[in-house]
Amino acid sequence: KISHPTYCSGPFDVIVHKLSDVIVEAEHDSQSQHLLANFQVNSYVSTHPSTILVDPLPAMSQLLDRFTSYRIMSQLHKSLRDRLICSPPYLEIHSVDDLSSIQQAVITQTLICKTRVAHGSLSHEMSLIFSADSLADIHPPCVLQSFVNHGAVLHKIFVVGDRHYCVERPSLKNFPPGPCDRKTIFFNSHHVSKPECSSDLTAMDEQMPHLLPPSSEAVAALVRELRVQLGMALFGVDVIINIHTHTLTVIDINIFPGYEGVPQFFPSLLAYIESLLDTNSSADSS
Ligand SMILES: Nc1ncnc2c1ncn2[C@@H]1O[C@H](COP(=O)(O)OP(=O)(O)OP(=O)(O)O)[C@@H](O)[C@H]1O
Ligand SMILES: [Mg+2]
Repeated sequence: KISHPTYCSGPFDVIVHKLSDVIVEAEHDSQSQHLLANFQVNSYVSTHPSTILVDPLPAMSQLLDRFTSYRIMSQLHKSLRDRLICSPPYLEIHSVDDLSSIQQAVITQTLICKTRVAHGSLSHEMSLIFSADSLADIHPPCVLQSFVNHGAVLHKIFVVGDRHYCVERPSLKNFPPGPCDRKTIFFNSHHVSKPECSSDLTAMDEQMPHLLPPSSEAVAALVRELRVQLGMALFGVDVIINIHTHTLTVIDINIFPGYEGVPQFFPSLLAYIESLLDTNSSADSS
């Protein structure tokens, strides 16, 4: 039975939710706190253990905090034991006090600054930092991640249970390596990597040979590992190819978009839910 909990009180076999907005808002909004507490404490799932929740809230919360999700990302090259899959080095900046301890030596390359909160409209406001002086432009808590030149092509991977899909999107252009006295560039990530978007930041200055997309085996291995590490069935992974090393570089892990974002994945979502129901009913009958 597939239904909408607002209009129906059950019984439910599977609950697919989109509580990511509510979890982020609960940080400062009492109504969202109440809704979330109600969902967790009076949880239908806790009183109906055979109901499957896709995905559990603690698992989803990992993707709302870049400190947590980037720690998981940074372990990938170790767990996958594949020297061609990695994620860029990064620093967690908890407060302005952390900045004073970052020595000039750290700024040996361009850095991309992203908010700690990874979901909601403010989370897409980012900046490119080209020198130690420009660290004054950042607003902790945030992460400072090494910028990797990748020829302005982003590969977005959407994971739906056992299946995944890869789409190409525009991305930030290459920047000259090393620190320089260029001013900080502030941008909104959704203005650079949405389909059809065009921006000065994504237009390549030089001719760039088109790099091969990531191999399907590498993507499948990456998705398998992340499903285990995250304990999730629905999520997105942003991947770029380093133009120098050709390494598959994971730059971000995302909450799965809403139905409006990717209606083409809805049949796969339904197929995944059906597979869960099949597993549940065979467990019941055995
Ligand atoms: N380490 C990096 N090196 C090079 N470019 C990067 C890096 N990290 C991010 N980018 C660029 O910035 C864009 C936004 O990054 P990111 O995916 O972290 O933001 P987001 O707000 O989560 O976006 P979305 O919601 O689309 O996933 C990427 O699509 C890519 O163009
Ligand atoms: Mg992202």
